[in-house]
Amino acid sequence: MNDALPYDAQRLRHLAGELITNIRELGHAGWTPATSSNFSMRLDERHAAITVSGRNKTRLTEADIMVVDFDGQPVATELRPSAETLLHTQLYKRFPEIGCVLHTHSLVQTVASRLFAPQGHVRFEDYELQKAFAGNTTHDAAMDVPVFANTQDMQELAAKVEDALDRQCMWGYLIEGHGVYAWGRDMPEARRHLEAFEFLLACELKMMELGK
Ligand SMILES: CSCCC(=O)C(=O)COP(=O)(O)O
Ligand SMILES: [Zn+2]
Repeated sequence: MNDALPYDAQRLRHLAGELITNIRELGHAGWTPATSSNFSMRLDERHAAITVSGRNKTRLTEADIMVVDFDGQPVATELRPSAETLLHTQLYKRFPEIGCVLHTHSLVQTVASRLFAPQGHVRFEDYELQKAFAGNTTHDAAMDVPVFANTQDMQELAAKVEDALDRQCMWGYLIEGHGVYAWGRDMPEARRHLEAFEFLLACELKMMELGK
């Protein structure tokens, strides 16, 4: 631990490497257009490593990862954290077991978020891939993923997410006309959840296209 910093700088470098590798892959898949999307990992019980606001996610370097506390305030840096930092830190604050939060803006996620916004959720039912979500052992149970109205007021959005978390177990949600938030215990689990959301949303869009 560096005495000048309130977190472990070596662990931060390690997390930054894991974040950068994964974010570049998601960027090259076309899920982070036009500097959109943001990503974080838990650094310790009070801090998270998160992407700096407005950076091109396909070309990230260590300089594009910074530290915030769980109130979303920058720590030991003048850099500006993601505009959506609060949506990450609320999860770390509430669930000690969450280690990684991923937010992307793929075409499928964005279109689905608009189509399903009127009913306030997307229902996944009878898909084997529902078992990709931690704790789901069957395709049999319906799974409702919330869709929240978009807003630039992160406090308001975070409050709606808190309400939903009070009512149901969830590994992610959509924001209308915006994209998806997914999380997990670590990067591999959060990636698995994010990829499952992408695939299942694409299935739902295809079913609608086919009139099913
Ligand atoms: C140009 S995308 C608009 C903001 C957004 O939705 C996003 O995911 C990226 O914001 P950030 O501040 O994290 O770069
Ligand atoms: Zn966004």
